[in-house]
Amino acid sequence: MEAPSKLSSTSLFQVYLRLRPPPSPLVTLTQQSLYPLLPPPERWLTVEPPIREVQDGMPTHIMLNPPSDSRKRAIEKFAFTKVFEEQAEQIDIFRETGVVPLVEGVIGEGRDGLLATLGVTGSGKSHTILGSKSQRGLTQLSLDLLYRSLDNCTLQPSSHPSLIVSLAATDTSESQILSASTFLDSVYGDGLQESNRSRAPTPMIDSNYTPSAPKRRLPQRPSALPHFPDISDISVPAVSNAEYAIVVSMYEVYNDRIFDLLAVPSNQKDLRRRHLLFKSTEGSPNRKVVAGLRKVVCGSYEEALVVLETGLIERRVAGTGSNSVSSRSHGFFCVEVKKRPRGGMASSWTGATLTIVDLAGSERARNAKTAGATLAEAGKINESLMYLGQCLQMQSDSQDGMKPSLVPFRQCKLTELLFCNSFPSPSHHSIHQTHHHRNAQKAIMIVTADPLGDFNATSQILRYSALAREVTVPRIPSVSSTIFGGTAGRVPSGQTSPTAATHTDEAVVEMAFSEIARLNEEVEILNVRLAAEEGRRKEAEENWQRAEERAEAIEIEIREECWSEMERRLDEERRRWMGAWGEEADRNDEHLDRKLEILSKGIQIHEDPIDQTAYTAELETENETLRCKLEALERELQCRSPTKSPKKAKVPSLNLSDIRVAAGSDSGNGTLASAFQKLNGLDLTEPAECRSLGKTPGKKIRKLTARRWDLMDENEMDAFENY
Ligand SMILES: Nc1ncnc2c1ncn2[C@@H]1O[C@H](COP(=O)(O)OP(=O)(O)OP(=O)(O)O)[C@@H](O)[C@H]1O
Repeated sequence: MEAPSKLSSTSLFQVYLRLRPPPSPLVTLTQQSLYPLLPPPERWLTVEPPIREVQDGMPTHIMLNPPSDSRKRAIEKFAFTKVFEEQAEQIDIFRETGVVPLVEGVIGEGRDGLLATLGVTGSGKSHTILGSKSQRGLTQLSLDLLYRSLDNCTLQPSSHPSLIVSLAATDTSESQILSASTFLDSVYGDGLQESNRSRAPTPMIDSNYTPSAPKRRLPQRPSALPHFPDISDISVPAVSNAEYAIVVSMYEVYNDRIFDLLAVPSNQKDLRRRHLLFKSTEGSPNRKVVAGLRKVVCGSYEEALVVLETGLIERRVAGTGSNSVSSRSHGFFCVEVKKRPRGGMASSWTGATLTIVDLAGSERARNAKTAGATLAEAGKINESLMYLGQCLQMQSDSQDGMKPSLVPFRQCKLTELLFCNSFPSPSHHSIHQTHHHRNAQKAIMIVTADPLGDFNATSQILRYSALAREVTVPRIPSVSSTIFGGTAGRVPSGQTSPTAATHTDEAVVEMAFSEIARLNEEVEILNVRLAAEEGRRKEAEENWQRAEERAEAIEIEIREECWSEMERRLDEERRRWMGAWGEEADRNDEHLDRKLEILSKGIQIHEDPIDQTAYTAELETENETLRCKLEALERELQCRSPTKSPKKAKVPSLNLSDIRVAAGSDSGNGTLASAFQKLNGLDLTEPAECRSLGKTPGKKIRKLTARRWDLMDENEMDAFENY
């Protein structure tokens, strides 16, 4: 196996391993009394002694001896930059992990720094990064180092009123920049003035988490926070002739979404948290940033601590089977160190960021005894850590420097945030602005492991985080040797298997067992993901069902509405039609009445003036003709019945003078009418006579007139009547 020093020079991360000390005797006793049947934990991890000349007196390799359960696995050996054993203190980690050079790079070189902890749940990540009631963590120690190193050069928002505005003007992440006093006042109000608060434990919020409403109580006064270990002897040089501003922001990645931890709700309506995007902005086209964060300018170490505590309260933590205060999200604490020449232009800020990450712990669903939302969270956590593992494995596999395209960091938010800015950015010149070349980020990963904890989960983490890995054949009797021993026993007598070949086979079998173990781990992770997916599918199905029911209800409602609307319109139409029909009938009746009225009034005939003499002569001729016809008819009748002399038809005598009078006088209509009546009274059955009678001018006029009435409209009738 290659020396870690050689490996780490080409890696993106320096990877350190910290072993967690066993729980206190009291905790062990309690556990034993609670679970008396549980076998005492077995230590399955051994630290290889350091090679003094090469490794600076610190161990770098560990060996995993799988516990003696039914599944026998290969012995694996892992290499790290350094290994810290159980007795290591916070100060040792701070001094020996390269946190100091990291802070130095941020202040002096303008190089971004990343410090992260990775491990199984309960292995001591939060303890390392955030400390405990009595000890400071790496975050507090880094802040302390930073503020003390920049002691005289840090600008205070209270004494530099234009500071916030000038920082906001150069900020590229669309953030809201506030001074610490403004921020804390908005969260705690007068609470900051209150004294004698007892220290609350590190945030403990149960899984039914809801962000609390303002104005809340200050969790802890800075003076009550631990001051141990002391690092007053350590400092890093600041750039002379430069002035600094320190801007703090905090966010968490929960269920693959980014949430601002400092955007504390200002009223009850704001309790729903809005997730933020990790993207390139207008001011930062070639570098992704978390856009829209709330950033707080902290003028002192104490202010920064209170802001940190405030953000931690917002972070998701829950009690699981493995840890009573388990982080359910990946927490990011960012310290931007802004720098400009002393008394320089407002817009001349440059700087670098120190990002400290407390990753959520991976865990096996079986051990964690989680369910529902917490199980789904665990699925997301394990998934993101699996992607992180893939990225880390890439760096340990690739020895020839890293190309960004080789690291599959775009698979989830966590790896994107951790790796996206790990590579140096090319300098970019645009018409409007020049984007400065950025150095590659320096990164430190502290892997925490409990040698008495869950072997499978821990070995999985170690496998992908270690800088190098070696699988060795165990010297102790193993499953493979048992198998081969058994097989050898069954070999027919006289045939012996060669020992060298058996050793090779044993190695292959052990490798296979190791692979099976790894695959089992993956299966477990996939099972958790499957459970989460199934939960989501069930939820989606329920939503779908609800949506369908709602759609059905809406359809029924709309149908009913349409139906009633149609009925209403039909009714309206029917009424309108009935009205029109009634009116029409009335009009017809009236029309008929008026016709009848006109008829009853009599027919007024306008006759053309005629030549009296000619007319009289004509009538006389006609009269004569009729008389002749009559006589002819009488004769005919007599001829038909010679015995019975027929009764002489009584022919009304048509008085010619009557006709003459009627024709001559204007008012003689009545007389003329009676003359015609007499004429009509004649029993003229002969069609010829009838035809000749029908041809009389009077009859013709009457017929024509009657037909014209039928065709007349109201106005014409009125005109006719008046006429
Ligand atoms: N080096 C250590 N020294 C003393 N106590 C420790 C150490 N490491 C961890 N512990 C204790 O172990 C418990 C669990 O540790 P911690 O909460 O840091 O685990 P974690 O890895 O952050 O878990 P999770 O991922 O669930 O948040 C805590 O009570 C902590 O005080």
